[in-house]
Amino acid sequence: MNIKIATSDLNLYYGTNHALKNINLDLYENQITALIGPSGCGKSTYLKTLNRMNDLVPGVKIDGKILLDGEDIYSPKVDATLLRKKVGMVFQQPNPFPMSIYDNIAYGPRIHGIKNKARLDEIVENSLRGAALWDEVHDRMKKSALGLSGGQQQRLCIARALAVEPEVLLMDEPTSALDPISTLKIEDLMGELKKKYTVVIVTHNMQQATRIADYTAFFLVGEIIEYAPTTELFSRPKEKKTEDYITGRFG
Ligand SMILES: Nc1ncnc2c1ncn2[C@@H]1O[C@H](COP(=O)(O)OP(=O)(O)OP(=O)(O)O)[C@@H](O)[C@H]1O
Repeated sequence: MNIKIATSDLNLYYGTNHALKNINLDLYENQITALIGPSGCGKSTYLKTLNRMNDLVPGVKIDGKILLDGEDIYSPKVDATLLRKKVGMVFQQPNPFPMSIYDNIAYGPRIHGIKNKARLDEIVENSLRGAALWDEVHDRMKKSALGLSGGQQQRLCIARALAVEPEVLLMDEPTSALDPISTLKIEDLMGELKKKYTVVIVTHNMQQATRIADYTAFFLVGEIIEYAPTTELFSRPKEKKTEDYITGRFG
């Protein structure tokens, strides 16, 4: 399997808080990797290092290396905006822009210079289809995105991420604000998405990790304790701490 993102000796400090400690992790192409672990262990922080979202936090210090297709994403030559086009992100709370469904999806491509109406129409349709939302919204494209249900809004946010043709999708607890049916829809969708994208998902829900993830990394106070194919990690954990966590002894 191809390594899409290789992390080596990554450390991150928020001021004096050493939030990521010597992280080494290879993320495989066209696979879903789940990041699990108790609250505050650094899952979101690690996820955000992958598209340099932490750069925006004052007082943050990062050392080590993250290679995307072999290229160092922290090199001064890298344009963070272009990096975030390649490495898209979906957040816990659906956050559509207060504009029409169409304009939400066309927003990113427009910023990247696409003006042709037919081309934009095509991107909008393909992105909505890719996020399994087209059938529900194609006849209300000019209506506000804020009128969609929570689950639809989250699929809209996935479509918005897809519209700029990313290679990697980062998802930070994308279903934790959703009802079980919307959650299932997004989980089904992720099985489709991994055919085209490399997916990394933070989840608090261990059942969700076992349902959708090919690989799982278990984080604890800023360190990776164990990283393995999901079925192995949950059925034959090598580390006592992993076993204690997945059997509910803490967390
Ligand atoms: N913007 C920030 N500024 C300062 N400290 C931060 C910031 N974001 C996170 N931290 C700290 O970094 C550590 C890791 O937090 P992070 O949000 O990555 O954990 P998490 O595992 O994603 O937690 P949760 O599951 O609760 O979302 C915590 O000690 C947290 O307080």
